[in-house]
Amino acid sequence: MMVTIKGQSKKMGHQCRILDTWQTPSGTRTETTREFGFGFVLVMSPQSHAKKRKLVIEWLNSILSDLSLPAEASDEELRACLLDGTVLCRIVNMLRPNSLDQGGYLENSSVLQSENVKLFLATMDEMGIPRFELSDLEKGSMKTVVNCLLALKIHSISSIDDSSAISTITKAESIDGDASSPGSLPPLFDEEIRKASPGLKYQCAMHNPLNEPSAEPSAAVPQHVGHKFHDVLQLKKVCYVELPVANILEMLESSNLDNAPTQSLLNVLYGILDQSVKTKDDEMTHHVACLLRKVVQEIGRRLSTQADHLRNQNNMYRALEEKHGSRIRELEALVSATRKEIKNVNMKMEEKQKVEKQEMMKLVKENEKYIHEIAALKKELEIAGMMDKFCSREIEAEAKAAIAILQTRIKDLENLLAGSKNKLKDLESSSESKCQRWNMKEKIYQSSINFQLKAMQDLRSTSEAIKQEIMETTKSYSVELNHLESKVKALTDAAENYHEVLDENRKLFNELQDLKGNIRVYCRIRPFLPGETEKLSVVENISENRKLVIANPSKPGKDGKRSFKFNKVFGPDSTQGEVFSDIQPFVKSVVDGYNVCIFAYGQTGSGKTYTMTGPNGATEEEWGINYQALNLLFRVSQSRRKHVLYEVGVQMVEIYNEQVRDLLSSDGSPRKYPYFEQDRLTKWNMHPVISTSDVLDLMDTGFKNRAVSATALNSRSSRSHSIVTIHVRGKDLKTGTVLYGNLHLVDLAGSERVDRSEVTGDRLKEAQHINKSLSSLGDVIFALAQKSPHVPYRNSKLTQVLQSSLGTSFIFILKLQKPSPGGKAKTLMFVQLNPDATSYSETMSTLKFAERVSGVELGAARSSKEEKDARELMEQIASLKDTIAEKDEEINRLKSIKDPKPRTSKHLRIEGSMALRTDSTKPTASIRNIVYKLHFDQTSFPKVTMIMKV
Ligand SMILES: Nc1ncnc2c1ncn2[C@@H]1O[C@H](COP(=O)(O)OP(=O)(O)OP(=O)(O)O)[C@@H](O)[C@H]1O
Repeated sequence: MMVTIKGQSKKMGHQCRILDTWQTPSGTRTETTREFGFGFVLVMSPQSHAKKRKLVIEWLNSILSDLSLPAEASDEELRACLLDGTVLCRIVNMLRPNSLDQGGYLENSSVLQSENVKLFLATMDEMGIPRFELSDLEKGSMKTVVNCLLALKIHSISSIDDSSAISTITKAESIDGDASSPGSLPPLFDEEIRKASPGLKYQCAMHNPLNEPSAEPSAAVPQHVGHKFHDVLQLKKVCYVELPVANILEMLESSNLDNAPTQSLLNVLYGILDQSVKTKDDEMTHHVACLLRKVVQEIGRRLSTQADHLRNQNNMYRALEEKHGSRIRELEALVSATRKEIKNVNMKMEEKQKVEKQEMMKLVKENEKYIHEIAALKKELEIAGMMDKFCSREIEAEAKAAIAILQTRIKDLENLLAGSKNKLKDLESSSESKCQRWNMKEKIYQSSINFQLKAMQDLRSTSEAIKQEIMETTKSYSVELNHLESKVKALTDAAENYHEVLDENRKLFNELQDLKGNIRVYCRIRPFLPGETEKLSVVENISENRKLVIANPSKPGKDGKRSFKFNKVFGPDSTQGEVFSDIQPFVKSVVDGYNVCIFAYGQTGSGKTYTMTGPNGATEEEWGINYQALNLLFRVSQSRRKHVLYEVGVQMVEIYNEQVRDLLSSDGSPRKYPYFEQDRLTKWNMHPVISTSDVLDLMDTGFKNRAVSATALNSRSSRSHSIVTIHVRGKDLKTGTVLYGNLHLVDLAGSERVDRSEVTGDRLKEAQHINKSLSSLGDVIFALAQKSPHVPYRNSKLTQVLQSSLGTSFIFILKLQKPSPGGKAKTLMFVQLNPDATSYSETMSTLKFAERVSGVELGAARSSKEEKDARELMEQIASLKDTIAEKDEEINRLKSIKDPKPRTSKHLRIEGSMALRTDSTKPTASIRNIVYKLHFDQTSFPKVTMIMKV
């Protein structure tokens, strides 16, 4: 306990703050302060332990009369007195009668003495008094014990009357002998307290070691009235009503009440109230009332101070509780974590134990297995031992028998050995003779080997000679090869010349054509048809295939006969193939850039359509000129495809009643023909074709669109001119030259006279248009023949459309084309005749028209000199063709030398196919054949291939 002096009052007394420092059971050090008012305060020095012990002993002796401890007892004596805890428990029972049960402690029980002390200490804790530890009491320092008891003593006094504490302290000071401090109380102070508090026997007992009975206070009252107010407060039986006003004022004015003990104040309070009740005085004097109020205020103030103090303590305990609570939570968390860890460890341990247990079981099983095996082996061993014994006995017996046999055998062998020795001697003698024979044989073989070696040397020399020969042959072969190359070179030159020759050929051919005439007239007489019964023909004779004699059926004899001469006359038996073979050169010249016009003229039913197109559903042999010409063009263009790129286009129009209609348009409706712009002709609804089947399809369309109507003369009489135009554009891949040619194939409408066809109205109009256009055609041809400055092309649509093929106007079309050697277009007219006598007049009319056309050109051809020239040219062409054929053969021969390998199936196939085309009588075919062959063999003979490309 530490007491500090706070300050000094105005007149008397001091205020004292008592700082209690103690340790809680958990070891926390706690401090509390309490303020007391004192008349004077003594500060106790640290050396006063012995004095404190003395005070404590006195106090104990005073409250426990049977204790009788000597006042100067030592710490150990005090320890011995207190050690069993009985004294301590008795003190508590005295101070707090209900805190410990009567039987709550056991006197003189050495076993449970510590329990007594613990009870005491628990009570101290409850009371908030600084306690000591059990160990202190048992063997430690007694200071804490003495302090605790002293605090208990002070607490017991202060709880009843703080003045007791003052008294105790004062008394302690007086014991210390340190009474020199100002304000120290007089020695009778205790006595006065006892007198002022007669009702508090307990307090008196505490202060009176002799336990003196309390004095009667009533006798002392008059003596104390008028004394100091402090003394007054100590008296319970004061008559406050009778107190002088001066004294009450003094009490009110001064701060004495502040320093007065609470019990004194309560005494005053109770006294006033008792007296007021006893006296039954309704009116309390004002002064007494003021005093009462003052006292009540003071008591309230103190109560609030104590409440604050308790609140502070409470807060402090709460803070401590929270702090400990958080620590407890932490510890709990730690404990739970530790428990989990322990659990995991336990699980792992259990698993490990399981595994070990399983392994253990395995080992045990294995062990058992080994034990069994060992036992089995032992048994086997025993059996084997027994068997061994048995066997050894048998072996011994056998050995004995064997020894006996062997001994007899040895004897036999010895006999044999003797015989063998004799035989050996014989053998030695025979081997010597054999050895001699072998030596002789060896000599013979040696001589044979020598002979063979010599033969081998001869062979080597022979092989060398052969090698030499091969070398020489190779050399000669290379010389020959060089020779061959030079020959090939010559051939190459020849091939190049071939191109030139070909051009020349073309030129000559056209010149020949020119000489023959650019307008050629062929006459064809159709046979009688199956339905025609009257078999009287107007054709008298056809001679040299050129002359035709017509007989007038109504005029027999010479007068009725008239002869006509044409370029060719085809009788009724002539086939389509024969007719076409004669016009092939014309058609071919189209791919060389010429314009050709072939048309059929004749009366209705005379066979124009048959010649130009063929019969309905014609087979390939029955194909007319249209199809065959196109087929030929495709064949030629195909054969030249490596050198010339050809494009072929087809147009098909008809002229009906002087209107041009496109027969290949899908709707077949008439269209205006662009006759004023000739160069647009080629673009006008031209259909590109790449094969004969394309052409057939197109023509089918065209013929379906063609206007057909029945007349009295022919069930399939065409009343329009049909014109199939084939445009051919060829680009020479080597030179880039573009050649352009066209072929007009014209199937004219019937040329019969109007009066015979018995038509009227529209049919008459059609016939008139047809006659007019045919007449215009004749006029144009005649004008061309006369070299007239004006050619009447525009008189009809027919002549306008055919203008390009009939005369000089082709120049307009072939702007990019070099004029051909002939310089003109070529026209071929088929004059179709009906042999029936009934058609005589129409036949004559047709023939006269043809004669008119033919006569013009034939006049030019009739010159005998020109005919001679033509013959010469033909001979030249024939000799050139022969030369080319010879070259072909030479190339073939050279090739067979160069490439002696057996031909593959591919080669044979190609050759075979070529052979089909090859005609020995036609050198051109032979040349084409060679070109193909060389192309396929170019890997072995590339140079020739390159050269031979035309
Ligand atoms: N050389 C021929 N051989 C066999 N039959 C033929 C020959 N020429 C014509 N005919 C037949 O004669 C008939 C009439 O021929 P085609 O129709 O060709 O005459 P056309 O002159 O074209 O008549 P149109 O002017 O009315 O068209 C047809 O049945 C045809 O088959």
